[in-house]
Amino acid sequence: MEFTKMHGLGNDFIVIYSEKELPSHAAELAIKWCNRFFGIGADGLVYILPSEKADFQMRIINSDGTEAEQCGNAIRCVAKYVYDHGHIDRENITIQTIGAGVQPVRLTVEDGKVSKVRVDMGAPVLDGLKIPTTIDETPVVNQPIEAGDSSFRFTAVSMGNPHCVIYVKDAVNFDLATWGPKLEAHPFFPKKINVEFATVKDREHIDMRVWERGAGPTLACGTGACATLVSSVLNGLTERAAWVRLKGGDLFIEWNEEDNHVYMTGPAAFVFTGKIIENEI
Ligand SMILES: N[C@@H](CCC[C@H](N)C(=O)O)C(=O)O
Repeated sequence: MEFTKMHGLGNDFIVIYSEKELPSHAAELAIKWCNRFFGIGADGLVYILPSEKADFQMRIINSDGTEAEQCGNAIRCVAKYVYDHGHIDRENITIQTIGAGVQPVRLTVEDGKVSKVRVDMGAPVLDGLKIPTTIDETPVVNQPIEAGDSSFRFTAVSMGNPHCVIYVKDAVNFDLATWGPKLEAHPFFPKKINVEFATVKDREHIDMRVWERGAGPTLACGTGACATLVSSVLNGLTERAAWVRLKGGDLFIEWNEEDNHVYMTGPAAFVFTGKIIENEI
């Protein structure tokens, strides 16, 4: 079976293009193939599938085998894949996700190849129970949370998938491995959560590091960057448009006042293609 390795700012994926349905054992395949020592190595397994509602459908399975509702970096990779491989020749396309519905995507094409992707990520969900958290408030802003022997304050946002944003003094050097897993599995979050640690540098620049649900520390998180911008606006810390600076690079995020939608702009890249020898890994 053919696969393509791609990344969005270092958040890497094994991408499979298929005319069929998601295989019933996709979770098992994700665990095997995403393994960085015994497999291909990736943060997630992404399937590009046919859709009845949009040009394509994306499904994303985290490296631990759990399916996510949405993935910002993967959707940019999907857009580049389908255009650069000639599956579509329009620069405005739609991609269906399971958690955030059908998302309009605008491609910037240079020399026949996609160089940049702008995704309409839809409206953020701010209702505490719908995110979901156990907190019956809208929005869930600057709430205290205890983890281990430390206390933090978090703001919760869903971009189709759940996020909790915590402001720290120095996000770039933050100890993700200690606090990420404790917060990801905190009882406040019935479906677990993606955890963003952020430092606002000025009203248009935020440094962010992420501990992802089902994948651990990754170099970038598109939905996490969107959630961080929304959280920063709710906390009065930034403008409605800002750069979110991740370990793997920067994303430009806008929360539009008129339609309430969040727009994410960034790159996507191919790494290599390969063939999986069934039953060998
Ligand atoms: N890296 C992604 C998010 C992938 C899914 C996430 N780990 C979850 O379980 O919700 C992004 O770029 O948005």
